[in-house]
Amino acid sequence: MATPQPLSDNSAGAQLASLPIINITPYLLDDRSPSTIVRRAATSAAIHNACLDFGFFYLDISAFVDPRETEELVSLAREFFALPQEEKDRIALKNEDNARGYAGLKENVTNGKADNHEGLDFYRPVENPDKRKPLWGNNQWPDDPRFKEKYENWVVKMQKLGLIVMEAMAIGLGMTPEERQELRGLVDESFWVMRAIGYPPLPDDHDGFSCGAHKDYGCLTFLYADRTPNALQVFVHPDVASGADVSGLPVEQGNEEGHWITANPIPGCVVCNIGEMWEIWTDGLYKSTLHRVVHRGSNYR
Ligand SMILES: O=C(O)CCC(=O)C(=O)O
Ligand SMILES: [Fe+2]
Repeated sequence: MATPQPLSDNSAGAQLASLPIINITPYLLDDRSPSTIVRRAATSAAIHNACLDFGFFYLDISAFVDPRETEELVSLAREFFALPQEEKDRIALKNEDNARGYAGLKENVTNGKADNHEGLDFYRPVENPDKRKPLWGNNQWPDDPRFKEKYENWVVKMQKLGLIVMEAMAIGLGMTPEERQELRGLVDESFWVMRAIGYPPLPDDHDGFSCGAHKDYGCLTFLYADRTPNALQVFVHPDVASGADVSGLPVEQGNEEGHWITANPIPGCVVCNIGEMWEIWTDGLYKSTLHRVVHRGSNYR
């Protein structure tokens, strides 16, 4: 299998501090041979270092996911976002529990500014749904029946991947088998969120970003993006980014020192980042990291 390579990056030098690429394959193998155990330990060590340095890494899942599946998911989302506004609004968040369904362009606000994206949000189904209660409604699916079927399959797959990555992380942290078991008990019935997000190009006069700087609040995020370069940016601290030329990247207004680096999509990989749950669990050893999207290209991402 070819080694994944970053797509072309025209922000000169940003690769000097690029996120590590970690292959999950050793954890997919069903054998306990010494060589597999050694490979697993190397994967876990790489994840541990990535969580210490970045809170972000590329996860090569090419042995786990057929690229035709992700292509299909992207096409289905694109087809939905290309529908007339009235049709999209038929499954608007406000028709349900204000959390599940379609959020129109600029409806989402981060740091007080409208995000230049639209989205479809799905959450783990709940018992006795009641849309008057926050988050307690039903998921609202687009009319195309393939959407629900394919996205539900994807959620199952990502939940499996989540448990695999959690196990790899637990080993990277040197947890005992009992501690690993306890951690698994915390996440094996986890609450999940699935978001499909569509970004038109950011207008020059837009006061804000495609998606403003934020940390994810959950446990793990797997982010699959189309091939558009120069959109996702990750905030790295000076000791990690030293020597990086991040010319052209705006600096976050805030009191944390550091730089934004671009995380371009890599074929066969998802971007994985840890959310604030991990920061809390590890008492701040693993930091959940600021990231944002600045998509100024000409295409719909
Ligand atoms: O679209 C992206 O690349 C990032 C989206 C994101 O950070 C999020 O939904 O939490
Ligand atoms: Fe995020």
